[in-house]
Amino acid sequence: MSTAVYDGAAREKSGRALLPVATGADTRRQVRILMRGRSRALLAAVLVLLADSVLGLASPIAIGWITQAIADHRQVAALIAPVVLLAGAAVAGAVSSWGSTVLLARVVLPAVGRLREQALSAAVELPIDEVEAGGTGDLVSRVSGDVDRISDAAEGSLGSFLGAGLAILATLAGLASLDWRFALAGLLAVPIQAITLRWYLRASRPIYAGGRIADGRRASALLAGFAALPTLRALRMGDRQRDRIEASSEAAMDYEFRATRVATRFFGRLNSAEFVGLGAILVVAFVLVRDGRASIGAATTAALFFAGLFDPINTVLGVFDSIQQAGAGLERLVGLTLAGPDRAGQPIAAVPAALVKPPALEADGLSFGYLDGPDVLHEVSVYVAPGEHVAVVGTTGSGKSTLATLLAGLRSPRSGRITLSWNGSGAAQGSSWLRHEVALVTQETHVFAGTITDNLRLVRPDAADGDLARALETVGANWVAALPDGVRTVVGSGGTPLSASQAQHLALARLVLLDPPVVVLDEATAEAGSDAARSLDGAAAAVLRGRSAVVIAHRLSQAADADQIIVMDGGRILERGTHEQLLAVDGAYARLFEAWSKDWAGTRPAVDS
Ligand SMILES: Nc1ncnc2c1ncn2[C@@H]1O[C@H](COP(=O)(O)OP(=O)(O)OP(=O)(O)O)[C@@H](O)[C@H]1O
Repeated sequence: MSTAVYDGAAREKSGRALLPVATGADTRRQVRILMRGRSRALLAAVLVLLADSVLGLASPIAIGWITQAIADHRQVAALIAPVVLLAGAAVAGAVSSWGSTVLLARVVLPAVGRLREQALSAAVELPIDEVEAGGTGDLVSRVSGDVDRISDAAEGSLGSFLGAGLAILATLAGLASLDWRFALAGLLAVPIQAITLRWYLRASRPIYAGGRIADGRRASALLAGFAALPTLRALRMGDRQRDRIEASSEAAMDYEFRATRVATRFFGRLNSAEFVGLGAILVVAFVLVRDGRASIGAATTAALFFAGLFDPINTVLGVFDSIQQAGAGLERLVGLTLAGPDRAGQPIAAVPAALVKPPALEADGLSFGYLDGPDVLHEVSVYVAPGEHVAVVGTTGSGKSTLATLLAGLRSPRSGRITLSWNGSGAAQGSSWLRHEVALVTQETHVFAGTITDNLRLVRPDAADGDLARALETVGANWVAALPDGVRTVVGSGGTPLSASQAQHLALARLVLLDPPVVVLDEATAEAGSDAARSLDGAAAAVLRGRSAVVIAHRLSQAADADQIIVMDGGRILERGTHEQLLAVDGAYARLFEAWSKDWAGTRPAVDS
């Protein structure tokens, strides 16, 4: 027998509170993967950038020629060559810088696009409890702010960095070709620049990393404030939340101030390096010209070469700023793709499609609590045989919905394990596998803005019209035909409003199209005894046929026909058995059933109200 295991103990051991940040090695590996197949285009871009840098040397050379011509009292005709050189270099420079921008964009933009997609799909795949523990704001700041920083750096700084680096090399080669002593004098600036850069990197790195985390906290505080606005207002707790937001904003701003202070000192120190280098070049030029070992024209060109280095050096060192920020963002984004306790545990073999039989689902000794709170599930064990339907009943707060999210792989147990097993071949591990095999329909069904067809095709974009019609028919959604434009009616925000049970019908029809082998149903939209409840019960029965299923039975009508009923109370299982067995035992279930039977004949709606 083959199995897919989700081990909650692994999460316990990791003890992680925030969404993880990838190591440098993981990040570099990811960048290599993103750039795969683009090395030729990158090389072409670098070559064009090199040509651009060499062309940048033309003006100091031309000005040196002109100076020399003036010093030698030559005719005006001597200016023709430098002017032609200047004009030619200007035209060629414009073409090469256009070419390098286009080529780099072709290499970098698709890679950044893929990174953005990966980050978004990783975010969607994250188990809910990972997101809650890390803070929704942290997640939002990663998929928005960090992605933007990386895009900006990749689209702007990378080209500047490469171009400026090549310009520096070309200029140093130009200085050496005039006289090696010029190059040597220019290199005097290098130790000061190197020490400055080292200091800057050490000082700014923790500031940028801390700044990104502070940004995430600020976003979390804001989102929490918005989400809880009605409650905060009702309890007059607005001031306290505002103080919290202010404190997190001040922390984020403090990082920004510190980053600005460090950057200002950095550029100040770079100025002193320029002063030392240019001073040395002028002294060398004076000595060489005085001794007749260099011409005035060459000395002018050398001084202009060096002055021309200021910009590219400042660019190279300055874009470390944005490259560092992008680096910190990249580590956080790649960290996102590594989040979840089981990311390393990929499926070791796909389950063959030929295995028509749904898997068994076994939860063994599950304990779970929200964030740092106490356990709300205690040692819960459930076994769903292939194709069997298990109903979970219990009072409000007994842990039914929590159990549902665990079984669907959306949350991770603190301890215990969930196993999917097939009696044929095929094996896999991890909560991502649970999320892949188990579909959860919750009480919060979202109707997306668009037509009924759009809403259904979300799960199977290639589904034919006939498939959609069959799915709607299976769940008995006859009301769709009565809509003004049938399946083409626009629903959701701004469209025709749907009732809660109609939205639930849509969710069930989506489930038919998705065709998952295991279903966890946790919906409580319809009042027991109502037509809507009967219709939804019928729809659920049709959808669950042929699948292993756990039904969180908010109405006992959902439980009576189940193969097995589990009764929960206070996060523990009190009783289990069939409807008849549990009635015969005359325990908690019998009491619930009796109360419920009376209730729905009267006014109270559901078993857990
Ligand atoms: N997001 C949450 N954060 C913290 N505690 C929670 C959260 N959701 C549920 N709980 C707590 O967990 C326990 C189990 O709640 P759960 O919603 O699973 O019960 P339930 O049986 O499904 O209740 P209902 O029938 O009302 O949906 C309760 O004590 C509840 O207060």
